[in-house]
Amino acid sequence: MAYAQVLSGIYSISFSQVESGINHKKQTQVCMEMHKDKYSISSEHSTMKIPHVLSVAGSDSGAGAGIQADLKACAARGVYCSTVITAVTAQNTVGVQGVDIVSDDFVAKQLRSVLSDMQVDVVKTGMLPSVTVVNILHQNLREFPVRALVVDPVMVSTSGDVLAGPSILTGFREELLPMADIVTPNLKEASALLGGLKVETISDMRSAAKLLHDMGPRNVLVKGGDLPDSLDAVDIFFDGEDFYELRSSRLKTHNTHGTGCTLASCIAAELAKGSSMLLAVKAAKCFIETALDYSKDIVIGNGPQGPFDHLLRLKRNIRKSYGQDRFNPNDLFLYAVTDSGMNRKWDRSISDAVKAAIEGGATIVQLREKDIETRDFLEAAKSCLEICRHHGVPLLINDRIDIALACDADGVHLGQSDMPAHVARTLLGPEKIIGISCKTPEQAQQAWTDGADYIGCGGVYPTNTKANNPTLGLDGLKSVCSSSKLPVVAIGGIGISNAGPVMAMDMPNLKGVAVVSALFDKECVLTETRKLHAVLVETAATIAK
Ligand SMILES: Cc1ncc(COP(=O)(O)OP(=O)(O)O)c(N)n1
Ligand SMILES: Cc1ncsc1CCOP(=O)(O)O
Ligand SMILES: [Mg+2]
Repeated sequence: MAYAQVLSGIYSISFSQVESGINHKKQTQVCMEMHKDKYSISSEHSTMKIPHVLSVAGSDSGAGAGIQADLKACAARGVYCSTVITAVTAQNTVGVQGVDIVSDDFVAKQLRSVLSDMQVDVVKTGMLPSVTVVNILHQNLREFPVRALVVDPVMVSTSGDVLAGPSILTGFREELLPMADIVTPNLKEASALLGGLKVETISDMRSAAKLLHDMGPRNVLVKGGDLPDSLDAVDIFFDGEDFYELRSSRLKTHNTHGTGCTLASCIAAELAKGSSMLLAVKAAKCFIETALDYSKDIVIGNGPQGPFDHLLRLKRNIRKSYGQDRFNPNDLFLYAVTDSGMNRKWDRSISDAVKAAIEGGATIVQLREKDIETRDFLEAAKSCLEICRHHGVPLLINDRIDIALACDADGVHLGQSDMPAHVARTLLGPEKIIGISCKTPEQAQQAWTDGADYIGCGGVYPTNTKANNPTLGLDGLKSVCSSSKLPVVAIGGIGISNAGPVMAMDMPNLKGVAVVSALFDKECVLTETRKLHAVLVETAATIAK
């Protein structure tokens, strides 16, 4: 808190001084004064360390790749990013029109400024235009060691323009790769690093990964984006012992400029947050896939390869996956839980029902499909996910971790007799949402220990939707809420007539109601959801008065 306040203090003072015409030197002094303040305040009140990536790379005026991509990728992943600019390129979606290389001395100066002061966790390299810059980086990293070094051996831009000459190869081989925790070449870069060896197939990629690993990096990711179009996008990850074939389906989009820089930055960001290497690589791939999918139709520039949008999360208002705010407890406000029997009875598809619920105001959706075939469940989940992503509404899967993983849903909801939450967490990774049904304070405590994100508490009122489910009443709900460290959503027999009294209990961590029949055992899901939403809004407004 103190840290944020101090930072905003620095910014507001320097901006207002600029506006009032105070010269640069004076402005710097003011900032330094504030920095002094920062140290005194932060040493007394704040110990919050923000994960920090330093990007050493070239600037891309089109902002799709290079330093600009690195800044956006780190911002999207919730990580601070400082920058050392090695070259300034004039480029756009057509190609690279010019390159102005920053002097070696000035690269050295920038490196020292950041590394000597700013507690960098991970260094990520992109365009390194000369062997001397590689030497300088090498020396600086010896003097100021960091937790990890991610080397993206940029040599040629996606438009085919050369960004570093062949002389750089010696620098990579002799100085950077032996220090690197991971190197992330594409097929052409892997081939160049290996003296022109043919790297054209998945089998070549494996051999290349092994040979590159022999040069010293702890891990190698050979990116197969340039494999023939008919194939899935396959990357080969090699950690010195095992090979992993990381596949993702190939998206039809021209907006791929900057994917290499972004992938390496995301890996760096995840490492800075403390992730293991394999999880960092997987999370980075998942981010790229989501961002490319989200950006597939955007139009920026007239050239053949456009940039994509790293900050989709902010625009889609998605708390989905990235960093600390991947789950927002307020999403539990109006929690729609599907039931295939009910939707069948009213002759509508699961996805039509979900769409109507979201349009009516549902803030999170759970697919609770107890009696459909796995294949049908997966198909329904995929179409619902598309709808939910479009609206920025998280989609959870009831009981079925396999379905959640297969469609990359936002998480799961599990009961006391389903898979234990800590096992689910291991399978799903840190970024997915996990909800657990709890009827007692002990279960709520265990859910917290196991790494759940929220608990569902009920049945609050009698219900026909779930057989043999004991009713807790408002008292039972209150007792669980009082002892739960996690946010709570109330479930069971809740609808328009009684949602008000549930929320009016005004327990701080009771964030909303989860409902099945009140929405889906009705002719018009849209109307019923709107009505329930209105009740919840009205109750919240009354409580706030
Ligand atoms: C939000 C929410 N809370 C509780 C439940 C019930 O889950 P569970 O106890 O596993 O029972 P089933 O739904 O699987 O019958 C829920 N689904 N959602
Ligand atoms: C799944 C579940 N878990 C506890 S009660 C319940 C059923 C809720 O359904 P409804 O909202 O129709 O009462
Ligand atoms: Mg269950």
